[in-house]
Amino acid sequence: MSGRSVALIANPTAGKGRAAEVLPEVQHRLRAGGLEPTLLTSEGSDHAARLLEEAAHGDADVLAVLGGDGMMHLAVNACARARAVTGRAPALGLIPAGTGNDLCRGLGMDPDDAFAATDTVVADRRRLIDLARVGESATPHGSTWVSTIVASGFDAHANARANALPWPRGGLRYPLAVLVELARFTPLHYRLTVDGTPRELDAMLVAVGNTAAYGGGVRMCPDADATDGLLDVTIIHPVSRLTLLRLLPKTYDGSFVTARCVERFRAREVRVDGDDLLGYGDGERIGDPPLLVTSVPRAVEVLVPS
Ligand SMILES: Nc1ncnc2c1ncn2[C@@H]1O[C@H](COP(=O)(O)OP(=O)(O)OP(=O)(O)O)[C@@H](O)[C@H]1O
Repeated sequence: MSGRSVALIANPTAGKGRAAEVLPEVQHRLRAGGLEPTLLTSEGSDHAARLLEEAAHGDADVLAVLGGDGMMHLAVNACARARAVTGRAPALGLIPAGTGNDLCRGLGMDPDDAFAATDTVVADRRRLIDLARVGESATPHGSTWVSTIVASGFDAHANARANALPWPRGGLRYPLAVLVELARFTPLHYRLTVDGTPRELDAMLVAVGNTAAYGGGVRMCPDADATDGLLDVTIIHPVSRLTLLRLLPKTYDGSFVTARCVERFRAREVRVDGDDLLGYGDGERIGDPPLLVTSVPRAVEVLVPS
């Protein structure tokens, strides 16, 4: 295990500067664990995407990413594409330091502990996980890969609002956006195709999950398992604003699923279309519906805690 080469790509601005604070100790732990990290620091979105793309096609054995879910999304996409095209990509080390950290949460890591995650990189326990591929095209280049949840309804509208809010910048952004969005929201008309079977319905949201959480700990697909080759779909059927407001705190521990308005099932492929839907995945805008979401088993290799 000693001497493994690690490309460490850090977004120092992640988590309002938290990543920059923890970076020296992260490097120290990697070296103390016998690894040889080569640090590259991103300077902006395009630069981050370029660094991650190059690292995904490079020689490093491990690509360690220090940042938030935005950085993880870019890293996962770079590695999934490299793996799909060349059959090889570095194993991904996920070191959370953002505001959401939902991919780490969904893989059973402590989303607030960058040092424990660094120790996980050193321990080198590898696992191939599924990803949700989003796109009508099955070619690796024509798709976006999502590691957490694909959102299109109330959740996506709240995500759009959160991204547009000038304040606050931290983890309170999503709950605040949810409350603002709730005031104007009415159910949306969905046209779904679930494993080939069409279905029309009105709903507050249809969340298609590869892992459990989005929005900084909202466990909308609480039983999602990134190694089962399936998508976990959660539908919240039309309810009053008051009922939705009451359910919201229960989304953080997943206990909302017992409510009558909640329907859940698993599927390999879900086509999501409808009126006034927005497409979000891993908290990022991924294009307008229709969204063809397919579970792709063993799409990327990650380092996970024991
Ligand atoms: N040096 C930088 N300055 C500004 N933006 C950057 C920089 N490096 C990367 N980025 C961009 O910032 C986006 C968000 O960063 P990141 O996900 O790391 O942290 P966050 O926004 O604090 O956390 P979260 O995504 O969990 O809310 C990334 O998707 C990336 O495109």
